[in-house]
Amino acid sequence: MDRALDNKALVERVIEICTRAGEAILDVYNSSAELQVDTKADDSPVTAADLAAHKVLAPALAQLIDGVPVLSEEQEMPSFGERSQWQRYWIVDPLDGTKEFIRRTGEFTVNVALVDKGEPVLGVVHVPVLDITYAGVKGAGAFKRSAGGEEEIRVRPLQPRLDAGAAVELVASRSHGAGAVDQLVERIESSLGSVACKNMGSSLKLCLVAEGAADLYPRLAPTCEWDTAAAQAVVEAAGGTVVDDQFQLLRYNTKDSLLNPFFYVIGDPSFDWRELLTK
Ligand SMILES: Nc1ncnc2c1ncn2[C@@H]1O[C@H](COP(=O)(O)O)[C@@H](OP(=O)(O)O)[C@H]1O
Ligand SMILES: [Mg+2]
Repeated sequence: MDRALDNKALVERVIEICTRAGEAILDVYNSSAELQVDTKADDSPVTAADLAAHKVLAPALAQLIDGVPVLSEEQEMPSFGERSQWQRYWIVDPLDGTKEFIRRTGEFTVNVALVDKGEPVLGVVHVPVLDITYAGVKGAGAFKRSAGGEEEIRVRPLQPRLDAGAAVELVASRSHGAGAVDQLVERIESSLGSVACKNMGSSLKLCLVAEGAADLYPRLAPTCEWDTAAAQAVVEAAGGTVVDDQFQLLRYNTKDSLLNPFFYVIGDPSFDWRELLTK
């Protein structure tokens, strides 16, 4: 692959690869055969669709930029000793929202990020059922593409909405961390006013913040680095931020464990969330 491939060309190649992975997922989703669900060592579900998407993504990404390796949820994990030598790598969740895939809600995504020195600098999140793709590149903005066309996306300011009496709009998981989110909702309600909370599966939640359709995604339950990197790149390119409960930016490949800390996806970084979120 051409070393001089610019970001625009690179993001198009990644979108094309994610779209093919999405087609492999839809082949399983739309098949009349009964879906077999296996359980992985960490107790999470895996299906033929996760593996089919991985088989499209891993070899294609490995060829995109010379010397840039691939870390996918559906592969044997390299040791931290090996990973810590990587300056840049592709991090991949072939099917995020496997539980939603099994429940047939459509809320599942293909996720690919390029991480450079711990920072997700390019991200693509593809939603196969809707045929929608979100993409973001550090310093170059973010966009959403669908059959209807392409639009630049941007996070939205919060204070004018509060001044107009609008509810603070949260997105949260369907399956994880509900109790802690309920407590946070109570705190926000007593300090900022009404809150509307929408539950959804997968990295789509980060994308809703990126496109200015939600103000905050609190993730007060475990995730792995492949669940967040691509959508974090989209959020950051759209002007938002993703921080842990100490208000430090979420970073990648810094430790042996691939588990993320609990985190918050914030649409308006100029709004002072710190006191409410670090209580
Ligand atoms: N105990 C746990 N440890 C690590 N990650 C977990 C986890 N429980 C759930 N997750 C992650 O949360 C993701 C689902 O999030 P959500 O509830 O927002 O849809 C899962 O993605 P996968 O579907 O790719 O396995 C999984 O990676
Ligand atoms: Mg996942």
